[in-house]
Amino acid sequence: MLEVRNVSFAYRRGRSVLHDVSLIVGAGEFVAIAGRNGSGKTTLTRLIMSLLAPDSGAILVDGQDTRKATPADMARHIGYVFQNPDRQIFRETVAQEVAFGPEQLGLAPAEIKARVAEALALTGISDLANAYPAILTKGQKQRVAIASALALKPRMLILDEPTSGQDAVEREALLKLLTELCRQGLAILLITHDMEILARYVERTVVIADGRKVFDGAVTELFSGRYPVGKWGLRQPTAAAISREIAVFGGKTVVTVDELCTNLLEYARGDGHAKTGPAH
Ligand SMILES: Nc1ncnc2c1ncn2[C@@H]1O[C@H](COP(=O)(O)OP(=O)(O)OP(=O)(O)O)[C@@H](O)[C@H]1O
Repeated sequence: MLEVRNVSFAYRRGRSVLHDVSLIVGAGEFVAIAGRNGSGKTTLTRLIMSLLAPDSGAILVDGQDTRKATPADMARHIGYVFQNPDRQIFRETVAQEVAFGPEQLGLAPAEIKARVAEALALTGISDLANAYPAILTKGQKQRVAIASALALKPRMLILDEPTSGQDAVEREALLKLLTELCRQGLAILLITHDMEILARYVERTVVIADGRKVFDGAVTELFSGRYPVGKWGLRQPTAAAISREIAVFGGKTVVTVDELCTNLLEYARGDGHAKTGPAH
């Protein structure tokens, strides 16, 4: 549904920010974009949202060239959730806020009501419909922002560092919600610096370094020891470092603590030994 084709971009002539980046994201894919600060991740999402135009190359959303679309057109296809949800919440109640987008589309009142109810239910905040957004927690505000995007029935959600400033419980709940939305067919593009999120939830990671796409694949491959992840500004998950260090899993990198514990227990019982062989 999204194709970024050989895109290059500079804010100022001669100071290139993205160079020849290509990326395809299909329906229902959960893709993370990682990379050090200033590597060009947010710029890439602004290009996808048609808030910027590529200097060369093209971006197609459902086959439509973003240069021929306005940001308002794009918002129907792709929902964007900012790092700080306060930046996108303006109205007096949660329900009014979520209704804003459908109202702008000129939909009939009954359709707006149905979309708001559905979006609030999907994001688990139906009980907050009449709440004043300013008093909500950051995690709840984030859900309001996601519900507002979902009310436009997009095919994709882009979230820029959605878990920053949230506690572990809110973070886990948000990732579970995103995984469920993905299962229902929504594509998700998540900008994150959180390597534990990559390890636990994401099928595919794209790494941007100095404006170039330097990696696109599974997180187990990313942290297999074959790539200069430190140079790209990524901190490998502790489980990956340990699993490579003790090398009892037949060369397989595991990236979550749960997998690490399971494999260590199997190894201790002798099953892992039989399956993968001992460390060399
Ligand atoms: N509006 C702008 N005008 C000029 N330069 C900009 C603008 N926005 C970003 N830049 C520059 O473009 C480069 C890429 O920035 P971008 O925000 O895309 O990186 P990022 O990977 O998202 O960083 P972070 O992780 O800190 O959000 C940086 O050098 C940044 O200073």
